[in-house]
Amino acid sequence: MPQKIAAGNWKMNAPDSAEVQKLLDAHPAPSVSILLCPPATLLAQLSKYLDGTPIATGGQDCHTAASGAHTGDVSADMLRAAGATHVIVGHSERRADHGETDALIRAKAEAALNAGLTPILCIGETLEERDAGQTLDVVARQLTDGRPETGTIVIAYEPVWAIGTGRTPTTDQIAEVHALLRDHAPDTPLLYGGSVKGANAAEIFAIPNVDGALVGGASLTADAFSPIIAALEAS
Ligand SMILES: O=C[C@H](O)COP(=O)(O)O
Repeated sequence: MPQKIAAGNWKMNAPDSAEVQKLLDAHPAPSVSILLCPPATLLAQLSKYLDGTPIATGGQDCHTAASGAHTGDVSADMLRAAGATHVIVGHSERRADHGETDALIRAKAEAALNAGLTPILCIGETLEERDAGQTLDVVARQLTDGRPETGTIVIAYEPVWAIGTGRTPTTDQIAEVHALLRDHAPDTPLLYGGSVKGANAAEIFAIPNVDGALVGGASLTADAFSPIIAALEAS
């Protein structure tokens, strides 16, 4: 049975540290894995704060190289040194904003594995691709081309049109994609991401082959993230 994971992606936001303490107080002994992915500048500080607690930390992206002349970038080794256990790769916001290709994302995931991190590989279709009936082809291609050949990873299915929009796919639509992912990755934790809230978390976690969530906006406060964690624990 794959690990259950509630992962928060803070994106370019910096919640008050009181929110982190409130989350810790609400989940002193969680039965699922909890992960917070802050901006790179906060990672070392947050990892230190969470040291010895059940909450782990992750990066939001990494370079393919371990070091070198790459202005503005952060390597997987640096994330690891700052306390991270995971790193998100291939988030749709990076695919869109930085033109990241599946080949580049795969190299990032391999760099993460080489550094001892678990990559969280994000895949998902745009609205145009869904409307054109291409969803399964797109996610299968992103998985095949973006996934390292060996190594433990986490996969996050995030339909681009559901991210930060308040729109979520139907349970059947999520189930269809996650069934395909399970066929390709039998033992890999499969997360759903895109407008996950306390109000819809239980319904999403009841879908076969959904092992958790990659949460954006609702991970920024303990009041919003805690019910999602509780729903995953109850699933
Ligand atoms: O990485 C997280 C996803 O992009 C989901 O973001 P959201 O929960 O704000 O829709």
